Amino acid sequence: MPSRTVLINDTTLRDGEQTAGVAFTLDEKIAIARALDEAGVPEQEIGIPAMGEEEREGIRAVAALGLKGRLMVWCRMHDADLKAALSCGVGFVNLSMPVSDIHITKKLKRSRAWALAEIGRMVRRARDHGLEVSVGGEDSSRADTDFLVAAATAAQAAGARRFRFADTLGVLDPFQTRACIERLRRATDLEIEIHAHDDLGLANANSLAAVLGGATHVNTTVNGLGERAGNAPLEEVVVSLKHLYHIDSGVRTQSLGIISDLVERASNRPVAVNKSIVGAAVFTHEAGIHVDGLLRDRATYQTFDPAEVGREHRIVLGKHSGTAAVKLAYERLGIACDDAAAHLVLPRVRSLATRAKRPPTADELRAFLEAAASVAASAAASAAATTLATA
Ligand SMILES: CC(=O)SCCNC(=O)CCNC(=O)[C@H](O)C(C)(C)COP(=O)(O)OP(=O)(O)OC[C@H]1O[C@@H](n2cnc3c(N)ncnc32)[C@H](O)[C@@H]1OP(=O)(O)O
Ligand SMILES: O=C(O)CCC(=O)C(=O)O
Repeated sequence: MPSRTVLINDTTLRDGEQTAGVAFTLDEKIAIARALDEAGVPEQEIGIPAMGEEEREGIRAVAALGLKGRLMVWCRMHDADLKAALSCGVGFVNLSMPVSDIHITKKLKRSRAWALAEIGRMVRRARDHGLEVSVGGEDSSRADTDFLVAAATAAQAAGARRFRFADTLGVLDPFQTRACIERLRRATDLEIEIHAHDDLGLANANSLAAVLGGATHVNTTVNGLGERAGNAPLEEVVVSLKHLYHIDSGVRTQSLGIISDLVERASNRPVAVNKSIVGAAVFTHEAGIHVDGLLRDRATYQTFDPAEVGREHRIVLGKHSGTAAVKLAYERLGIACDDAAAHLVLPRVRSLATRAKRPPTADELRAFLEAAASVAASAAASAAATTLATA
């Protein structure tokens, strides 16, 4: 794929905070916004002005930090929301309009014609106030495609710079996502942002597919926070863009682990140990064949160098270990262990890992080796006795 620019718009402070039960303090918001900015995240959606004065104060405080990146706030396609946004000192507003029939008719009790007219009216109003505008197409994935194009066209005609394609319920697959974005790409000159949800575990894949289809921006959240199953995780999108398509999003990957830890604490949402890129165990290896391969050449079992995200490989002993890992464990303790001894130790490691569900401690390893040595000595003694008896 040719080299091109894809910009991250991180919405940890908006959709991320919409995760049920998550609420950031002002200090946490500031720390997260700063950390993302320092990591090179070029855009952040930092809140919802219509929520009230406290939320607006938080938005103003983040806006006053003088961050390098562009800041955006989220509004309904609503005069009162725009008015609230105007008092926040943020120059970029996402005006959201549901575009699926079920949302337009059942939720808003309006018509498609009303929705198109409101997009035109509200975008022009925001532009008149000097704001840059993105139109958020809520539930884009369930919208009639011709109407989706009409909504984006109306947004462009009124002066918006971006259309956000929201897979609000996370119901698309990557093939459908790419096709929808290609259709939009052909129909408008707007920036196109993908906003994917992970209900079917496809948020990152769908975001990448959107990029292949022509999306210019990707909405992400740290650790994949967000409504229900969450949004496309920042760390997954950034590392995937880099490794699959050689697209440098400008985000420093070495910062991803630290930012993940920060957001894990602030959100009080533990990150699963096997969470890709940032989980505590994703660079930990136990299986004998893998460890043996890694020790010979890391490329055998390494997707990417963990140092890229500020981490390193860890080798642990367990039920699936082989003798190469056993010998390495003793080497690290400064104890000699040859092949024969490693073969005798291995069943003890397997047994302990199964019973205790953890790797052996250094003391246990020493005890295993002593036991193995005494088994070997008595085997040698009985072999010698047999030899003498048969001589
Ligand atoms: C898919 C998404 O993530 S969209 C973002 C969702 N985020 C949030 O809802 C979090 C913040 N929300 C809030 O603080 C509140 O819901 C507020 C301040 C926005 C609104 O609060 P309330 O006025 O009490 O309304 P309430 O939340 O009960 O209902 C939502 C209202 O917005 C209307 N609405 C929903 N989406 C839109 C839209 N895009 N444009 C215009 N109106 C909309 C609904 O029809 C409903 O209208 P009604 O009050 O006339 O019946
Ligand atoms: O309308 C938008 O800006 C997107 C809102 C959103 O978070 C979603 O649809 O999931």
